Amino acid sequence: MDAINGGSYHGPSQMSLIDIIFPGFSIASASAHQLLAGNLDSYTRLLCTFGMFVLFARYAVRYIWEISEASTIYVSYYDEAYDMLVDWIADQPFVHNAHSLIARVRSTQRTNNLYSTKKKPLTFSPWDGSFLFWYNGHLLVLHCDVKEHREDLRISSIGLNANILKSLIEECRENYIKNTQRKVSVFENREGEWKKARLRPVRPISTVIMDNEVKDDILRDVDEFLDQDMQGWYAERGIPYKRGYLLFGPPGTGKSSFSLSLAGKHELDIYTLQLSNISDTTLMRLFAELPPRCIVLLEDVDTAGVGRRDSVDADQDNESKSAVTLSGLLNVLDGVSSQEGRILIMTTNHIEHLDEALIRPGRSDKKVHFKLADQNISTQLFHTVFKQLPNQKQCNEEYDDETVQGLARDFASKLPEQVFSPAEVLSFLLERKKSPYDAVSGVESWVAKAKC
Ligand SMILES: Nc1ncnc2c1ncn2[C@@H]1O[C@H](COP(=O)(O)OP(=O)(O)OP(=O)(O)O)[C@@H](O)[C@H]1O
Repeated sequence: MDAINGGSYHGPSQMSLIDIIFPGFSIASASAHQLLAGNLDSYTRLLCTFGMFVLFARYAVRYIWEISEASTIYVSYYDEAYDMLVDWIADQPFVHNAHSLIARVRSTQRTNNLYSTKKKPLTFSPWDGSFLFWYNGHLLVLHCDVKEHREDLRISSIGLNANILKSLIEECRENYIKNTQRKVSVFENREGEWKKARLRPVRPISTVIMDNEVKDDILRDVDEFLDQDMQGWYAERGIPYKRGYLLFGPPGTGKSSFSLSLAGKHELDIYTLQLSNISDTTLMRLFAELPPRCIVLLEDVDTAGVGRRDSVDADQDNESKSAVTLSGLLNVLDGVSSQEGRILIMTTNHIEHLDEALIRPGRSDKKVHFKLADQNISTQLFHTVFKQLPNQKQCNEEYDDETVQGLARDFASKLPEQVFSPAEVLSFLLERKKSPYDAVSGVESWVAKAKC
């Protein structure tokens, strides 16, 4: 018969209720009772004394903490300092002793070699509670305050001098910068606030294939705009220090890839927005919170309901709508907030659907046409896939650069001009990446099939 059926179960005792308020009380009092009664051997007595010491020391530290003056640093969930601190905490030994943890699958962003780690590695962080830890000889407390979808962090130290807290955050910042080198941080809108959504590896701009003259022109323009003397130059003339680009062309021609590469080249963060699911008010707030020197990427602006003025006149009661209106967008683009070094990139597949007001100079200073693959683009794509890189022998066949150049020209001559997007051509080539000869011999039948 088990204990319950046998009647030896008495329900929650008075002792266990006290335990809820003072964890460990019943054990401590039982040990104290045994000690005082003197009916323990010396080893058990030592153990009991030590246990009681640890228990009381815990309460004493908390008590001292509560009555003493403390310095605190608050870190908001929506600030990048949160990412810095969370990354640092994940590698600290005190995490192993934390009583309340959140488990997360460590994103591949922080794993340089995808094959060197186990599948879906986990990372643990303290969650919803207070945690004591030592930092450079100082005892600190990390408080994790969970509210709905977010968690704000606080770190406190005894005493009114916050220097130790500042140096901890500074160390987190340095670690974070080291870990995010050669990566582009992409921020997105989360409930009306910017939040870092992912890290993308930097893609060299040379791998985005387009007309060389067009590419050089826009790269030169961006270089000049970001030159360190330029901010003063704009300020002296009273011109808002911002630049806008409109990238237009069919899907799969490299507009997004180019934007990311540009961010990587200039070590800028990208702030990306879907205009179709935010209001004018949210858009205004998000633009006001942009940091200086960044890229704002508005993708597919034509699909966001901010097309031509004549087609949206009926929708001007924007506050009741969830999508941004044309006038709302024009207001933030012209607004005085967030002008310090802001590069705006708008992309569209249909420039003809956009209102003149949106694409006039000042809002779109340069319009860049991303075209379907012509002979030149196809040749370069072929070369990108099959060129032999030093120390890299991933192909079965041996061929030198000259052979690849010749095959590339052959390949491009068999493709019709401006029918396929670079994305389609690249996809075809990647399927045959083991042999450039297969790519050349298979292209005509692929074209014939694709045209049907
Ligand atoms: N010009 C190009 N050079 C190199 N790669 C390209 C080019 N165009 C497209 N690609 C490849 O095709 C894929 C899709 O490209 P991307 O998303 O940049 O196109 P997009 O023009 O932004 O398309 P959409 O208009 O649908 O957003 C990417 O993986 C990219 O590597």
